Amino acid sequence: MYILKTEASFDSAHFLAGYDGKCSNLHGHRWKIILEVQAEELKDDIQHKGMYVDFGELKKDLRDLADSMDHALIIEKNSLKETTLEALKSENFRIIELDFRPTAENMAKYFYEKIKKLGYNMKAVTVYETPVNSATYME
Ligand SMILES: Nc1nc2c(c(=O)[nH]1)N=C([C@H](O)[C@H](O)COP(=O)(O)OP(=O)(O)OP(=O)(O)O)CN2
Ligand SMILES: [Zn+2]
Repeated sequence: MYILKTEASFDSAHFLAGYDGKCSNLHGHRWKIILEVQAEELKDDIQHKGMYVDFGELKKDLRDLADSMDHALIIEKNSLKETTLEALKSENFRIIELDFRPTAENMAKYFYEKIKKLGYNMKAVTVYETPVNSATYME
């Protein structure tokens, strides 16, 4: 089995609605996503000979996903008052509303599923919220 790993980062803000502690406050992270894909066999065409996938392609797909979350306020749907949300949107802030609480665990699963849809044979996605805290999702 071959395992390929790449990573990308983005900077965004979030808060944990309903959480009893400092993370219920709006705060930012440099989120790091580590993607691992796997393959039993390598390709044989001249361009990809000896590769599962070109790191350049893999890195770009992960980079695009990271960029889609960059410099945003990531919120769980219905966790802000409608008036607050409208006020933030009226300032043209970039808001990303998710169906789940934006914890490292949920974000890892979310990224895993997004990348899987691109056709990769997935192993795991790890999300670092801080340099020492990470969560990994795998099936
Ligand atoms: N299992 C999880 N626990 C927590 C998550 C999470 O995603 N999964 N998230 C948070 C907060 O978002 C917080 O940003 C990270 O927590 P914490 O390490 O407590 O924060 P700091 O980096 O500021 O650590 P200090 O050592 O207090 O400076 C909370 N828990
Ligand atoms: Zn946090």
